[in-house]
Amino acid sequence: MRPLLPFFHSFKFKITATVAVMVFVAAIGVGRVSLVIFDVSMRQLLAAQEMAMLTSTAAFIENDLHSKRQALRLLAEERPGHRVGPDQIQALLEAHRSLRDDFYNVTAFDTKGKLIANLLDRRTIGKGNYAGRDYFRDTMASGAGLISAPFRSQLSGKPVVVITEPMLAEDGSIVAILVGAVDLVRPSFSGQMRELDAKTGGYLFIVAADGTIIHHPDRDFILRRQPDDTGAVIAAALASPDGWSDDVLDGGEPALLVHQRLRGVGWTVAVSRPLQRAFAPLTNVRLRVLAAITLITAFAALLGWIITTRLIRPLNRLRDHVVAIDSGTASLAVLETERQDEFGLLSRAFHAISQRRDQFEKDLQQIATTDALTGVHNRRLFDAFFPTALARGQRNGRRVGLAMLDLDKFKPVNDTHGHAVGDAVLVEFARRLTDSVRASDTVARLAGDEFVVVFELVESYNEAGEAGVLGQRIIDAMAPPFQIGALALPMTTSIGIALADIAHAQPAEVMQAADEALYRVKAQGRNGWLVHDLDKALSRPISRPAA
Ligand SMILES: Nc1nc2c(ncn2[C@@H]2O[C@H](COP(=O)(O)OP(=O)(O)OP(=O)(O)O)[C@@H](O)[C@H]2O)c(=O)[nH]1
Repeated sequence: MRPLLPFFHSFKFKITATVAVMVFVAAIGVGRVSLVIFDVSMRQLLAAQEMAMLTSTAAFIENDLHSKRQALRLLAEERPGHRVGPDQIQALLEAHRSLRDDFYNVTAFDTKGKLIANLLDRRTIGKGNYAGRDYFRDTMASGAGLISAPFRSQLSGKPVVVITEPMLAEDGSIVAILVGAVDLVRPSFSGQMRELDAKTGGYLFIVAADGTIIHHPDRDFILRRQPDDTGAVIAAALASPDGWSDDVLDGGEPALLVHQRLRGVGWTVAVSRPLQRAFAPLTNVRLRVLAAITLITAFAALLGWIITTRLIRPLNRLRDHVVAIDSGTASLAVLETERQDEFGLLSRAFHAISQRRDQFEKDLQQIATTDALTGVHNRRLFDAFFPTALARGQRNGRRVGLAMLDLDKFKPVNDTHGHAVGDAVLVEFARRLTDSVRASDTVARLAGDEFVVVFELVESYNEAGEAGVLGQRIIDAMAPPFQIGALALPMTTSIGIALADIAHAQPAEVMQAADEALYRVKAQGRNGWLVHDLDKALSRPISRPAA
C-alpha cells in the first residue's frame, strides 16, 4: 500500500483541493446571495399572500357592517303609522326577531334618550337615560346613522359597538333612534376570523383608530387600549393605512404584521404571525441550498481529480522516463518529445541537461582514469579493470595475461637531460607501447616509468608462445632511439609477463608473478621479457633470455 502522506503532498491532491475549496467558496457566496434574494422575495410574497387574505377578510367585515346598517335602515323605514309610540316600536322589533342574527340586541330610544323598546328584554324599557351617550348625541345631531366606538354596554355588560339609525316622521323629524348592538366577544364575523387565525398560525385583531382593541383572540384585551403585551404590534398596525412589516416584536417574538384600514369605520384589521412559522419554508430552502452546495463541491472535487489526473499525465510520463533513465532501462532519447506545451519544453530541457551531465560524467571518467602525462589509462583504471578482466576470462575460458614493464635506466635520462626530456621519453614510450599491442589490449601507467598491458589470449593451445610474441614485439618497438628534440636517446625496457590460471587466479597473485618475472629480467641484464605461467598444467615457467 502506498503511504498516505505523499498522497496529500501530491500535486494532484493539491490541485483537487484547490478546485474544491474554490468551488465551495464560490458556491457558498452564490448560495448566500441567492438566499438573501430569495429571502427578500419570499418575505414579499408571503406578505402579499397575507395581505390578499386580509383584504378579503376586511371586505367581509365591511360587508357585514354594511348589511347590519342596511337591516336597521329598513327597519327604521317600516315606521308603524303616523303616531309612533313605544309600544308600536317594541312590536316592530319583536316582529323582526331575525335581527338577532345580525345583532346581539336591538333597542330604541326616544329623542330624550329614554329607552322605549328592547328586543331582548322588555323589562328594561323606561329604565335609565342614554342621552349622554356619544352615539346618541351624534346621531341626534347629524340625523344620520353611525357606527360607534367600542364600549361596555350598560344594559348587557358586554363589550359592544353599536350601529344607530334614526326613525324619522313623515316631516323628517326624528321619532326614535334604533340601536343595534354587536357583541365584540361573539361578533357575527368572528367565525370567519377564527378560520383565518387557524390558517395563518398567527392571529387576527381589529383595533379602533384610538388604539382600543375591538377584536382579539384573547378576550381580556377587548376594549383595552394598547396593552403592554401587544402595544408595539398595535402601534405598528396604526402607523399607516395598510402595509406589512417583519421587524415587529409580538410578545417578545419577531412577527410578520400585515394590516389594513377599513375605510367606512376607520378600524384597522391586522394579522400577526410568528416569523419562525411564517418563514418555515425558508429554513427548508436553506437546508436544500446547503445540501446542493455540498453536492456541487463533491462533484467539483471529483471533476477536479479526473481533469487533474488527465492534465498531469505527461508529467507522470516524464517522471517515469526519468526513473527509467536513472535505473538504466531507458535511454536519454525518450525525453526528446515533440510536445509543444510546458511538459514538452520541460522534457526537452531535461534531455539537454542530462546530455550535458552525461558528457561531463564521461569527461570526468576519462580524466579520472587517464594518465595526464601519457594519455594511457592510469592506476585507478587498472585497479578496477584488472579483476573484472580476470573474472571475464575465467567465465569465457580465455586466459588473461598481464605484462609489467619498466624502462631501463630511466633515472639517468632525468638526471642528465632534465625532467622535461624524461617526460617526453615517457610519452614516446607509451605511444610505442600502445602501437605494439592490439586494440583490445589495455595499456596503463602504474607510476613513474612503470607500465602494464592487460591482454586476453586468443590461441589457447599456445598461450605462452603468444605472450612471448607480444613481449618481443614490444622490445622491438622500443629498439629505435627515442627522438626527443635534437636528442636521440637509445631506450630499452624490461617486461615480466604473467599468464593467469583460468580456474583460480587472483589479481594480486598474477601481479606478483608478473612483478617477479620483471625482476628476473632486470636481474638478467634488462631489455628482455620473461613469461611466468600460473596454470598448474603448465607450471613450468617459460623464460626467454633477452635478445
Ligand atoms: N621525467 C619524469 N620522471 C619520473 C616520473 N615519475 C618518476 N620519474 C623518475 O623515474 C625514475 C625511475 O627510476 P627507477 O625505475 O627507479 O630507476 P631506473 O633508472 O629506471 O633503473 P632500473 O629500473 O633499474 O633500470 C626516477 O628517477 C623518478 O624520479 C615522471 O612523471 N616524469
